[in-house]
Amino acid sequence: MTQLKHLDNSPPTPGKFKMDKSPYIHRLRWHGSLAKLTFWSFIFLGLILIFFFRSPSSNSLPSDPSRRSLRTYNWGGPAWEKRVRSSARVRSRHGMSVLVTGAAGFVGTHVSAALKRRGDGVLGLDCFNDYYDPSLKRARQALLERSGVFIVEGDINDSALLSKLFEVVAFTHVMHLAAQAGVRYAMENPGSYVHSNIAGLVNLLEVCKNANPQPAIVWASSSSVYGLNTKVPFSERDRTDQPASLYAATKKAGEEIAHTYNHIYGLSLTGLRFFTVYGPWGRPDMAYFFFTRDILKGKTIPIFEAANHGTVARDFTYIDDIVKGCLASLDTAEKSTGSGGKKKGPAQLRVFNLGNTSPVPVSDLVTILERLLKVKAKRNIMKLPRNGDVPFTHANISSAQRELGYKPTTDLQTGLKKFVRWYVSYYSGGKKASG
Ligand SMILES: O=C(O)[C@H]1O[C@H](OP(=O)(O)OP(=O)(O)OC[C@H]2O[C@@H](n3ccc(=O)[nH]c3=O)[C@H](O)[C@@H]2O)[C@H](O)[C@@H](O)[C@@H]1O
Repeated sequence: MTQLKHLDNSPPTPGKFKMDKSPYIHRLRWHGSLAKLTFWSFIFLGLILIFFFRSPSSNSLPSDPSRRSLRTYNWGGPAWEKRVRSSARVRSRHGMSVLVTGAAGFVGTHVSAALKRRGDGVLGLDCFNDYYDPSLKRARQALLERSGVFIVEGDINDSALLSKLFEVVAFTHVMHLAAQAGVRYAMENPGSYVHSNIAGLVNLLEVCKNANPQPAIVWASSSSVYGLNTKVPFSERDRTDQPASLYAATKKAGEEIAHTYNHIYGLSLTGLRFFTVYGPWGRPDMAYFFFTRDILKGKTIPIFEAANHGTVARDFTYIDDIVKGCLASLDTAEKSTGSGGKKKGPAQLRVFNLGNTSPVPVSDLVTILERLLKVKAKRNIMKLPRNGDVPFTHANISSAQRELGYKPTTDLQTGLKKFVRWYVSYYSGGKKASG
């Protein structure tokens, strides 16, 4: 009870207290002190009780300093555990039980829905932060809830929560998609990238390595790890030691961290380098999304060009193709070999490009949007700012083709048509979460 020490007037070694010799005064003082002590003890106990009653699970208290930045989420209790179990229950014969982190995110929502559709058990986890409009995340959550996927609200940095989830469900797989995304925002808020993409990843892997059985993990890396690499198309064997943004650097760090956990603990790990994923329910911070919004509003859109009027291009990849790649990665993931934090033998470690293999200049993307929206864009062509963007990306997908049977089938024109249809219905329908 160190907090009470400064309220306690009694001397540390009573026998040596010689200033006041009168037993009467001494008794009075002693009684006074006892009354004060009792009074403050009640206040202190009261505060503790209020604290506990306000948070349904004592496990979610941010007690250690590394967790102080975490928001307090409500989790725990028998009803909560029942929902967790029911959502993660496998309903098909050879199904898996998957924890999907970032389930209210763009890719997370689509992957969770696809897994649930084929009978796998799915439990979502998401912190619902406000990097972009949280109401879109809530609408995705509502969509998933209707198909029986429960999303637990919490941070991947919360080890008590993660451990609890593994205590309640023996997940066979983790689809780790929770991350701080976006290339340019890393200059504004570098700490959020370290928090989610490095500290959060390590925390998740720590819990996975201690789980018994250990799950197999598939996680989202990024095409941005190729950075200033100029050899095209980008192959998994190419150099990735020249990241152009802190975002890219944290994803690259993630790949090295994955290697370590595979090497020491026998965790089965598959990293997926996504190439500019787009589609319905997408991320409003991405160019195709805010270009659509701004073209419709009649606002000027900045279109970047490389040095000497060079083209800036992206290997835009449609969400359904990415989902197929994610599911194939889960299906081909071998079991982790360790248990209880100990490695028992070598485990699988993979990295795949998931792209479309046909880069499109950003100016062509805008032309397609103009045609679909039937509105002429106000273009402001400007030099690619030094903010982490790279001039082009282009995936070599032969490895994913060979090992996952991955074969993208949606071109940008077709994919954007589906996106625009969703965008118009979502934003004109009072943001109703319609599919
Ligand atoms: O492939 C990836 O790994 C990455 O893809 C996207 O990053 P990015 O390709 O930069 O996607 P956008 O931010 O949507 O930009 C698309 C293109 O539009 C260009 N752009 C962006 C913004 C703008 O105002 N004007 C503009 O011309 C960019 O230079 C880029 O060529 C995602 O935002 C990242 O989270 C993801 O990891």
